[in-house]
Amino acid sequence: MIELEGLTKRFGDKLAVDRLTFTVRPGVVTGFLGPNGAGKSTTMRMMLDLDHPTGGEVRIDGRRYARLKEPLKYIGALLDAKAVHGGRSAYNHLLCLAQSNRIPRSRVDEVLDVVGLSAVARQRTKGFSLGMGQRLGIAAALLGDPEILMFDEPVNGLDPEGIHWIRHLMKRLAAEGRTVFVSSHLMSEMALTAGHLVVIGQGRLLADTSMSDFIGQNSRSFVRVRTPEPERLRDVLSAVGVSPQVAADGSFEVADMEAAKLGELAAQHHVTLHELSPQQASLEEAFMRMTAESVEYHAHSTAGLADAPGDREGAAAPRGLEEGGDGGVAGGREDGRVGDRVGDRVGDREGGREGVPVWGADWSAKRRKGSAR
Ligand SMILES: Nc1ncnc2c1ncn2[C@@H]1O[C@H](COP(=O)(O)OP(=O)(O)OP(=O)(O)O)[C@@H](O)[C@H]1O
Repeated sequence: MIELEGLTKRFGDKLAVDRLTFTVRPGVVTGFLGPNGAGKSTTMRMMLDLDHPTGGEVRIDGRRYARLKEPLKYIGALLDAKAVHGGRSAYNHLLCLAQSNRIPRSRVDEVLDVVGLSAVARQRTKGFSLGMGQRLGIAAALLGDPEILMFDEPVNGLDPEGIHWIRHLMKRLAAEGRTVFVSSHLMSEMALTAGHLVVIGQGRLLADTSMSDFIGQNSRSFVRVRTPEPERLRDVLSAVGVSPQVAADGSFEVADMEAAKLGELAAQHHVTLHELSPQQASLEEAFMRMTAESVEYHAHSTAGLADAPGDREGAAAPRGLEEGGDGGVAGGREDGRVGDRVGDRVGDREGGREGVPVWGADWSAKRRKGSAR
């Protein structure tokens, strides 16, 4: 179980995480949703003691992360699949983590097998594809057979087979009674995987609900009607107490009547229809409505590409444009704690330039120097 209480993180003027209080429970995949820049990664980093909270606290099975003696046995995480020492083989990467957490060597082979990397285990990770890197990161997370697993955007950049595999893995881990916490900015993805949802926007909690409640409350169904005689159709509908909403393209959205009944009514009054189609508002739309006010980067037009978010002063480069990324595969630190202090983003040291992509090349150079192995 992961418990957050009033968790807060400020980077200079930027309030990235704002008094978050919620509990992630075992036995179910909990989706952690929010638009870009909502504070998901920062929250996860604080859960793993990679960023220090400005206020509040996180407890992993009742204890602070820093107090866990062999952390990989309690919590495994995939934060950034690129945060692996490229000169090491997949096997050696996992072996280092295993040794620092007193995990038997045999477990390395087991997890390599689970993630399907046994055949390439002796290859240097430098040549790994994104998908292979994700699998290696997941292997590291599974190494200590932890009860709690955390994945930050695990399907990013994966091919359909990889996405399918990760979805099933997460569900299986939850079915085994583990706590599985997974972030995404795609509601459609979470709808397929998660049983519970935590939604944040601009660092604040917007929803903490079961997926079925979210679907029940947000999947609006209606009938789309297109007619060359909108005034007449409106009169016909209002005579039976129905008032349609007018969509941006001029079509009507009728929520209180079935399509067949609506068609019959129009026919009775000789109103021509060009479209009559039942619609189901997508969960993605519901999520976008919920977070609309807290979206940090709005696309205004495609004309001004030079004004893309990354060009704004002080704005973080959107995911994918960042050079480094923001964390570490489970146990990027030699002691098996997730990530690496050296790799913390510059801005984490208060007063650093906000949103600067930070460690990338610098980090790997330091790691190379530091590792004589
Ligand atoms: N090290 C840092 N220094 C300064 N600002 C930061 C730092 N890390 C995050 N931020 C800012 O905090 C906010 C939350 O960022 P965070 O990466 O946690 O969001 P996110 O929900 O994970 O976004 P995404 O889906 O784009 O990964 C953003 O405005 C970001 O610019």
